[in-house]
Amino acid sequence: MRIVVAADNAGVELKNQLRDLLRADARVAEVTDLGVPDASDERPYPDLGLAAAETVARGEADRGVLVCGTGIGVAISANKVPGVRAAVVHDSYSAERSVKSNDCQIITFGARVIGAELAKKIVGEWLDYRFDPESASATKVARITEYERAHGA
Ligand SMILES: O=C[C@H](O)[C@H](O)COP(=O)(O)O
Repeated sequence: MRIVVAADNAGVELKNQLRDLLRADARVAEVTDLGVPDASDERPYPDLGLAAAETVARGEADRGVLVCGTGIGVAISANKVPGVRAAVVHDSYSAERSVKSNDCQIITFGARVIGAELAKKIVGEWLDYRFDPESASATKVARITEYERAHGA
């Protein structure tokens, strides 16, 4: 699995910890870090969320992990990229359902909301979840894709 990570300066410390965790995980073939590298980089969260989502949309990463202060800004930004589904996940169940119900490629965290150890645990579990295209959830996700196509995305 290839994973892209990104964060604004509010999320960079947690993003770097999650990046290092992912790089040490045998289930992960490649981790691309789009920044920011440190808190002195003041690029706004939409730049990072959009860039990561575009990386997924281009097929250059399978999944993404994004961090900002709340997780909300990067999630909203990533969801603007056609074909990409992102969710804020601060608990195990939401992380599981983001994949199994919603076929989300991206999860996001708020560094001002969740502790690093819980975020790491959730990421570790999330790597094992897979969407079942034969499941009842698939037709619901397909409705979102249909909407995007009907509206020129
Ligand atoms: O969703 C936005 C993020 O939490 C961001 O890190 C902080 O945004 P703000 O500075 O506009 O509150």
